[in-house]
Amino acid sequence: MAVAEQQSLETPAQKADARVPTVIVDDVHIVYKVYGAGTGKGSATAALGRLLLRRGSPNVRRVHAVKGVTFTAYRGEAIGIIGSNGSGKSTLLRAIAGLLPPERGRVYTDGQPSLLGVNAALMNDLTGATNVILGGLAMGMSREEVRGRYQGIVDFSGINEKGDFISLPMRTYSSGMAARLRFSIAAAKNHDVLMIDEALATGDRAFQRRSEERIRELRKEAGTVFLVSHNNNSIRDTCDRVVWLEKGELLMDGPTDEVIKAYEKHTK
Ligand SMILES: Nc1ncnc2c1ncn2[C@@H]1O[C@H](COP(=O)(O)OP(=O)(O)OP(=O)(O)O)[C@@H](O)[C@H]1O
Repeated sequence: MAVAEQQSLETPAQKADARVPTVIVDDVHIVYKVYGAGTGKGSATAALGRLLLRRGSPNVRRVHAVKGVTFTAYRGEAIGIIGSNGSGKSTLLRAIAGLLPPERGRVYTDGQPSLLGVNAALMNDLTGATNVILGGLAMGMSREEVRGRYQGIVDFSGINEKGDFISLPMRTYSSGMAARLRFSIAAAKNHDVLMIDEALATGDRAFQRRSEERIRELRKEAGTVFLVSHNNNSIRDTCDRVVWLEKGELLMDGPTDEVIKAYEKHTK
């Protein structure tokens, strides 16, 4: 793999202060195929007819969401991903997490990437408390670890600030409360590569501050953090590098201030 080759070419002196790559995105293209789009010929009879005549579906539309994106992320970096609606940010994160196969190109990762989206799956009919326990176990913590961290996770989420909500089913939570609990569960563990999709936008200011602080800690613990957000201040406060996508293409990749300044100029 590319990472191993790169490291073996370095002299010992270079190695000492070498940056360790954690994610290599190499000319990645992601294409969604949307079936039954457009013409309204989606009936079962029409599908059966196509099967019998061995003809392909006439109405498959291809959405080329990520177009030839290339960059390398290093250990200890927090990278913001910005761009207008539909520019391919979430798609790129899902590809890094291994949830979407690239049509072309490769993603190499060192360690297990964890994607924390606002849609991360928690069980709506179970209580917040049970979800904390199941979430911890699903992330590979032992029962003792989960028990030890339980109160910290609940306190971090702030779910119980206005009453005993943690013992109620998740379906009774507002979307903001649910997103806070998801972030708190995922952030309780040190991740090799943690990807956060808009989680910070959902909490109130106090929760955002706690989350930003936790992201800084996660970086210190030698992981790599990706943060997709429309909130430029959150990105400024947490990331030292920003990747800017537009229409699926990488428009700019560099220090946070430079890229955000260019992006703000572009969006004005
Ligand atoms: N499941 C899907 N099937 C088909 N097309 C999709 C799917 N998900 C996303 N797309 C399309 O891919 C493109 C990129 O979408 P994506 O959600 O990655 O953008 P984004 O930058 O995260 O947007 P936003 O800022 O609005 O969340 C858009 O054109 C979108 O319509």
